[in-house]
Amino acid sequence: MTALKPLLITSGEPAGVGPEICATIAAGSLANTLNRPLVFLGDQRLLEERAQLTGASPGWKVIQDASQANSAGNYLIDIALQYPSRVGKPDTKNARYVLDLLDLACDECLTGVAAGIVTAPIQKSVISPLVPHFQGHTEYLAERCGQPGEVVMMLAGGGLKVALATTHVPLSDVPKVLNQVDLERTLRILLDALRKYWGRSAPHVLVTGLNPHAGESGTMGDEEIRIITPVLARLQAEGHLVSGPYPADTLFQPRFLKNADAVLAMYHDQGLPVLKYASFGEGVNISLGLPILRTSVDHGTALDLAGTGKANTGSLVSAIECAHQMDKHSRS
Ligand SMILES: NC(=O)C1=CN([C@@H]2O[C@H](COP(=O)(O)OP(=O)(O)OC[C@H]3O[C@@H](n4cnc5c(N)ncnc54)[C@H](O)[C@@H]3O)[C@@H](O)[C@H]2O)C=CC1
Ligand SMILES: NCC(=O)COP(=O)(O)O
Repeated sequence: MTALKPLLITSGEPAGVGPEICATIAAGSLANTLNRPLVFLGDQRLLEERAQLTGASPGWKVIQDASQANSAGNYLIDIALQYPSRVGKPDTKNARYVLDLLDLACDECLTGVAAGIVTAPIQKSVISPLVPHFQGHTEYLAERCGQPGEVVMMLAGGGLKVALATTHVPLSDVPKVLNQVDLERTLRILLDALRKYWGRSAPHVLVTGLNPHAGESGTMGDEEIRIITPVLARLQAEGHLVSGPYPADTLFQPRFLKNADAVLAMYHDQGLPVLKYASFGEGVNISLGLPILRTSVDHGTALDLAGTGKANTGSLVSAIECAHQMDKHSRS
């Protein structure tokens, strides 16, 4: 049987836990369990040094490009650091290195060599001097794919899927950036993805309000009346199962969630604390609406744990498994 296309795993911020959780996974049997090539991207010496600190012995074959990963197993594309990296001390001098990993992975997916990207965490503040207004992988990959702004961040874990109407914007800007056009596009991307990757023929999405008590009939904010309700009405008129806006503080109850496929929250800290409470360490961050498949961990660089061997690999394993399943599902 022909091997599945490889998944590319970017090892992320060199000072964080990314390199060691990648090396730990490459020391295990996940690639063989999935029967798929897993190609790790990063500086070979760095990853193997971090592996030593944590007691892992990654068994990878070093290759030049992903097309050489033609059978199940672990592979490494060695991309040199620009500057020596110290555990727990991110340095802007390695920002280009971090982006090189992403650029290569993205391009290998766009050309069809690889099935998808799984990203270990990056330190966003390190990239900002090189890429002004850098927000994260999600927005960066959308730009690289030639569709800036046309992407949705969704986290999945603990039986929940929570997508976001806005991502990494200051809280004070959320009401300014929320608008009907973007919200409608976000919902359409989310509905399409639930059909394409999770096989939901008629996905049901619950949508939160922005304000306390979903605005309390306009007395505590009017974004529900001006922006959210008209968008929901348009989609409902087309037959889509979207409902809301619901007060976010009481929406996340089993009796409301049991018939829903996903929740759309209006901003980062409205939706993600619930998700992370339910599943931190096993959750997956998924970029929807891109021409490539991309999943990621639910955690950050954990600089306090880097090099200690205490970082949990659960979320990276979940992200790899999720990308594997999404790829298989979208092809079936
Ligand atoms: N996908 C990505 O690239 C993400 C990147 N980040 C970035 O990471 C940096 C640090 O963010 P923080 O808010 O401090 O969040 P963080 O997730 O790095 O750390 C929060 C807490 O969770 C713990 N933790 C994180 N990962 C863990 C793991 N694998 N095992 C056990 N414990 C773990 C940390 O030790 C810390 O106590 C920031 O620059 C942020 O932007 C944050 C989230 C996702
Ligand atoms: N809170 C999620 C997060 O920070 C991950 O962002 P991204 O790098 O996946 O865009």
